[in-house]
Amino acid sequence: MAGSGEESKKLQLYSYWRSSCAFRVRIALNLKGLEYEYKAVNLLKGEQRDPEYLKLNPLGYVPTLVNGDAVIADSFAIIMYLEEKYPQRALLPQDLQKRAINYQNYSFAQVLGIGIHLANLPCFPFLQAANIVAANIQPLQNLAVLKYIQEKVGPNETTPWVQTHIRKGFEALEKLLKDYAGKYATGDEVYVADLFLAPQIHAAIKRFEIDMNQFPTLLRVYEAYQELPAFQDAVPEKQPDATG
Ligand SMILES: N[C@@H](CCC(=O)N[C@@H](CS)C(=O)NCC(=O)O)C(=O)O
Repeated sequence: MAGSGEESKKLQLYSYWRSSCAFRVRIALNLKGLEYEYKAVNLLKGEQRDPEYLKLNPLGYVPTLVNGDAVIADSFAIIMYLEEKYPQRALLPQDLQKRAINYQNYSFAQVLGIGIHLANLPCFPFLQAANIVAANIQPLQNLAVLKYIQEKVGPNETTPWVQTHIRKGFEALEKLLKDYAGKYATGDEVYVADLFLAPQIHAAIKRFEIDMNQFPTLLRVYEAYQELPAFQDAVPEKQPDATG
């Protein structure tokens, strides 16, 4: 029966310690105070392509959230699911008009299949910032993409490739957020944009050697995340499957 036992079972998060997409969801779970069982999927060993795992996540990616009979296989969808189901510690602004503008921006970009053109849209940044990370930076640094570049272009080409796309995305984010940022990306409250920015900046610094001094707004909000336990408990290095 759909939904049976959902409330009595612990949430399960299929995750990989270094996955920035899973990192977003770990922050959301921590902010909302939700306990979960950590199910490690080793991306380097190809466990994301295991037939049993593909039944949960047909694209073979992490994260996947399982809540009883509910299976959600995309970080953004998971965060929106958590937001609806567990409204405590809201991740979107309460003002419905602001939310509507957020969704308008997000769906417009999705329909066109492109990143959002900053100049053409109402400049409301919550989902716009999340979408720049989710659509225009992270997919270009995915393991499958890097493996392809390594094999087809050359073994030393992956880092410059990732750096180029992180810098391009961060330049857009810097312009977008400089007028909105407060202590955090879109003001003095943590919202969904922060859940996407923190893992991407973390990866930029720790893995891809990006000099964040070029991006003062992003650097400032990243420093503010260092004080938040929900963010710090979610960092890759603290996960049970972390290796290095
Ligand atoms: N849109 C998906 C993207 C998921 C994704 O790209 N996950 C990466 C880790 S951050 C992955 O599992 N990569 C495995 C691979 O490339 O084989 C989401 O936001 O959850």
